[in-house]
Amino acid sequence: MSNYQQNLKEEKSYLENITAFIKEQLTLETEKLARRKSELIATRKDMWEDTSIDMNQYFSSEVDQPVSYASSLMQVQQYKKCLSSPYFGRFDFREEGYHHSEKIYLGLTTLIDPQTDAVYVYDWRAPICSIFYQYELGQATYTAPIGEIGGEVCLKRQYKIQASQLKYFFDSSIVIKDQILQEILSHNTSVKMKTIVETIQKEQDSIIRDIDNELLIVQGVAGSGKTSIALHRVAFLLYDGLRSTLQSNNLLILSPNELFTSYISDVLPELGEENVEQKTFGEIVTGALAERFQVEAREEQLEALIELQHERGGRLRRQSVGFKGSSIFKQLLDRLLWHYEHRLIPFGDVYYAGRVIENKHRLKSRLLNDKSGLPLAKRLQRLENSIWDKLHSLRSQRLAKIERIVQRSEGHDLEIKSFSRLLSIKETKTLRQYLQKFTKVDYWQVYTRLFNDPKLFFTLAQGLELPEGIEEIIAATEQSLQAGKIPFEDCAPLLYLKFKIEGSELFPDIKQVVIDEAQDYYPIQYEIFKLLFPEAKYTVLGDIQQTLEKKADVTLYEEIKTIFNKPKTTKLFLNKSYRSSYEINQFTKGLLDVPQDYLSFERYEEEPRVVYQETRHLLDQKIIRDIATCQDMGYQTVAIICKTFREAEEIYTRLGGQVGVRLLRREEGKVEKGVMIIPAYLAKGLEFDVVLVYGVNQENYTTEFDRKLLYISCTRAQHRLMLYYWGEKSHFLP
Ligand SMILES: Nc1ncnc2c1ncn2[C@@H]1O[C@H](COP(=O)(O)OP(=O)(O)OP(=O)(O)O)[C@@H](O)[C@H]1O
Repeated sequence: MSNYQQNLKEEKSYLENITAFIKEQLTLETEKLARRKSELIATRKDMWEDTSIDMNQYFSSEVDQPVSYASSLMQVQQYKKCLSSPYFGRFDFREEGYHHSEKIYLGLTTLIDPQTDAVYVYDWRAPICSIFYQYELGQATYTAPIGEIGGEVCLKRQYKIQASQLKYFFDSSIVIKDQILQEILSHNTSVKMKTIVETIQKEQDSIIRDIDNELLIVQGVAGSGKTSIALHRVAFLLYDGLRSTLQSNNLLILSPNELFTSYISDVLPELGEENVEQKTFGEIVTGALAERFQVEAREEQLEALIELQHERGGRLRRQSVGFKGSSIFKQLLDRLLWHYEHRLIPFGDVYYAGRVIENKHRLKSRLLNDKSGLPLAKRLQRLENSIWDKLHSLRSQRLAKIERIVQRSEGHDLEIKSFSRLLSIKETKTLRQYLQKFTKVDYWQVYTRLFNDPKLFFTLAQGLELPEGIEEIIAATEQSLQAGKIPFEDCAPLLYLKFKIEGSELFPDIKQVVIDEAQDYYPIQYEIFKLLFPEAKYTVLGDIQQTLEKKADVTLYEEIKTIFNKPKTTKLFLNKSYRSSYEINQFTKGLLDVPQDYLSFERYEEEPRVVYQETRHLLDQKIIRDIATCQDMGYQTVAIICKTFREAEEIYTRLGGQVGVRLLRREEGKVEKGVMIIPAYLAKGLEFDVVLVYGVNQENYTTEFDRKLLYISCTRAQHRLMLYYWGEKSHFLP
């Protein structure tokens, strides 16, 4: 028997044993589950029917039983999941000081024999499994809970197992054989993001498993796996085997929009973890401001910025957006807060029962000397409380005095005591209103003051670098704030002031925050994250080349470092792209203004095509034919990417009747098989088998902002990329 056949025999037999073990465990757990279910039902029934039941006992079983039921259910689900493919890799490791090597099989979840404690399969997140991702054959080390362990990797093997059958396996001498990656990446894209555990690359693994850093910044080119890494990292952090285990409610993912949230929603459950909370910045804004104000959505802002690029108003707005998001504006807001606290609070003397009980200067000095570190609103509340405390002892004297006055006066129908009490309540109410003129602070009034009073604005802004057209920006902001709908660029400053003034204990449990598409946030938004999650560790992933309206470079990451100010910080780069074919990557690289030093995973397909038609009508017809061809070729997700939502709607109206297309919207959309129309800014982070970029005419794609939109659109394609124009072709294209 050849070596291979001997290995095959052994591997088949190992798989059979594992499959038999899983089936056995599945039967046991299913029986346990059924028993736990009936116990749970019986306890609940007793509760209603048996009045003599001991309630303490009832409540303790009411807590324990659902927990054991849920854990059984989870076990059953895990066994079911790993039955079809229990592992995907193996390496043989001979630990230093030992003669024999141990076979380590890796899968999505640990398989352990409850009787013997033998580990048949290790969870890919187990410390020892890092060897599989990090090392070739030869010397290797990993960090176990007891410290560094060294040894030798004697074999590395990968498997394809489907429906409990071994399809093939091969030994790899290099880190992870590209063969499997080739196969995975040549498939059609899926409508939901997939896991990548089988083929995580060395540099990706280092990011996923990092537990040393409090701020981990990743700059990665389009398609380098940032989002995949972010989600696998979350699963890693949730892994039981880690010393500092986190619960799913300790993590938060900040995602760019709801469409993206839905796109990535399967990854964690597939990795056997509960989904963690995901929020968009827009949701944080709505949660904090929408009760009081109508707020503009980020997408509405982007539409306006793209549409009005060539108009003076549009240019001014872009200046305003950049300025209000900057660290300079944050400094201005800090100065405004200082000024408000030191100069603008309208303190007054407090009179009660005809005498001054607090003098305004003393009140102010008490506020300014309050070293509690509490936010302003809470310090003012403490001040007010202290005034009420002082009044408390004087209240009964005052009531007695009122009673004497009432007794002497005429013209009241009520009994003296009740009438006096009523007068006292009224007096207290008036006093409260008076006190609250200076003990209540409203972030909205503080913010609008900046724009209502340009003189104050310029006094506070002394020494700060202001944008061109600042007077117009001030006037336009004043107007738009009064108009009833708050522009998106004013939401972050308002939130900043609100949280600074009132405090921000909205997310007390969050210990790890993952920020995807990091390039799209402004420094002031990072300041808000810092206020919201002060104790958290951060993973920040972005791609400077995919920045939209703002001019961004890697200095953004330096700003993020300064803002979070974490002692343990690191910045890593990913420069290999996996999503698109080699040809598409070469094409998209050429769209950028600076030479890009990024590598493409070598998967060869058709060259992208730039297609000219004389008229829009002919272009529509051509697109319809191309869609049909792509679908005949078996591609399942086809996206027509446009510059704006308005353009997407127009095309949808024109093509909708002739070919089955869906218009993707931020709030309700989700990626599905078929043809979709979507604006570029919403397609961020997503991917499709085929991308058709609509209307790449010179007039449509001419500015730097347009260039970024074009770049984002093209980098969404996995297999085919086609760009269509009439008239003159955009100068960004070859
Ligand atoms: N190690 C890997 N094994 C298999 N597939 C991978 C790997 N890394 C990335 N991919 C695939 O590459 C594609 C791009 O990954 P992902 O969306 O995470 O990248 P990204 O850097 O967030 O991209 P972008 O910034 O362009 O949105 C996905 O289809 C993902 O499954």
